[in-house]
Amino acid sequence: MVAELGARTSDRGPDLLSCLAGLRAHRGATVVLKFGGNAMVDRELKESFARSAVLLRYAGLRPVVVHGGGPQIDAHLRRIGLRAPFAGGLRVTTPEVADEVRMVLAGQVQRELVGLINAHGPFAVGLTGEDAGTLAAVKRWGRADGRRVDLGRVGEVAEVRTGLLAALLADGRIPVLSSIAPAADRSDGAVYNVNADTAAAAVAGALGADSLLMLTDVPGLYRSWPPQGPPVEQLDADGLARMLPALAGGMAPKAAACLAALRAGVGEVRMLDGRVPGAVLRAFGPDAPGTRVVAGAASGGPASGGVASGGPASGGAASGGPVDEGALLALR
Ligand SMILES: Nc1ncnc2c1ncn2[C@@H]1O[C@H](COP(=O)(O)OP(=O)(O)O)[C@@H](O)[C@H]1O
Ligand SMILES: CC(=O)N[C@@H](CCC(=O)OP(=O)(O)O)C(=O)O
Repeated sequence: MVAELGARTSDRGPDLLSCLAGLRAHRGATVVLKFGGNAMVDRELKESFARSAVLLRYAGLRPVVVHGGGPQIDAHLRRIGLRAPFAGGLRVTTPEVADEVRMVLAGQVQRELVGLINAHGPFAVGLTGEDAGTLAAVKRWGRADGRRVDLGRVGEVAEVRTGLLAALLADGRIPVLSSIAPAADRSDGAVYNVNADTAAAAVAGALGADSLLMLTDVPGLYRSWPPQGPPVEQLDADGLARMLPALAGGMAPKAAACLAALRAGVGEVRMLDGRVPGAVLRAFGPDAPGTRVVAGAASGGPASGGVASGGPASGGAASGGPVDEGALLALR
């Protein structure tokens, strides 16, 4: 089994040894991994993502997974004949659609991720924002063509209660959170559909995460869309804020979420191509791919270096435990 895991990733995955130094430097760091539906295009990628999450855990980091599932929701709604168009990158969500979104995210996508991670040991625990009141949401209004749009039961995160997440992390588990949230005023028992980037950013901010890695289906953030050159290697929060008004589609809420995470104190955010096996590990290597967005001035670090260490609440190296290199190499 171990040999099989090694063989499967060695040709296409990153060189683990080159990532070890980066992983070592991040012992004890809380890292939120946002896995988007568009990056979950095949079984091998999902397995690679699960292995990477477990590797981070073995290396003494504290990974938290927040997942989306836009394409999976699309496919399900098509199958049952429900229409739910997007406005400004967010799905217009009737109460009926909200129930289906919850079923697909919590009942299908999350269960699969939990299973893939737990193939390597009893690490993953699935939850939604409903569990232990982890998330609470208020209605979010959309904007399209300069006009305010009623998105129905789409929520923005009003509160994150970190107690359950912190307890799971302290117990060495990997929380896998679906982006569903009850109403902050507990008004009618209904749930809100929260964009998964928004949920990941709120969770990263509330946990005081060192970094937020957003896995998506493009190599990074492009200055113009469709792209006319390579993605932006590095920019700072102010630079991202200046780009926001021109961004469209799914990148609009994603970039806004990145900015919110940085402003909440997350050390850095990376947008990574989740279609590349080993994307998460590569983020800790010497030639980290994707777009790096840092809180302070962008000139602070090497554009191609690994994930920055020492966020506002990194927890210190001591809390991470020793790096279990044997387990790391076995899992690679
Ligand atoms: N400037 C841009 N840079 C990168 N992607 C962009 C940009 N503008 C729009 N996009 C679109 O945003 C998409 C990513 O957002 P989204 O579909 O929500 O991804 P995910 O499901 O991974 O969260 C890309 O596939 C691309 O089509
Ligand atoms: C409000 C809103 O748009 N919610 C998203 C939730 C899932 C999601 O965000 O999935 P990705 O990360 O794969 O895009 C939706 O219904 O598709």
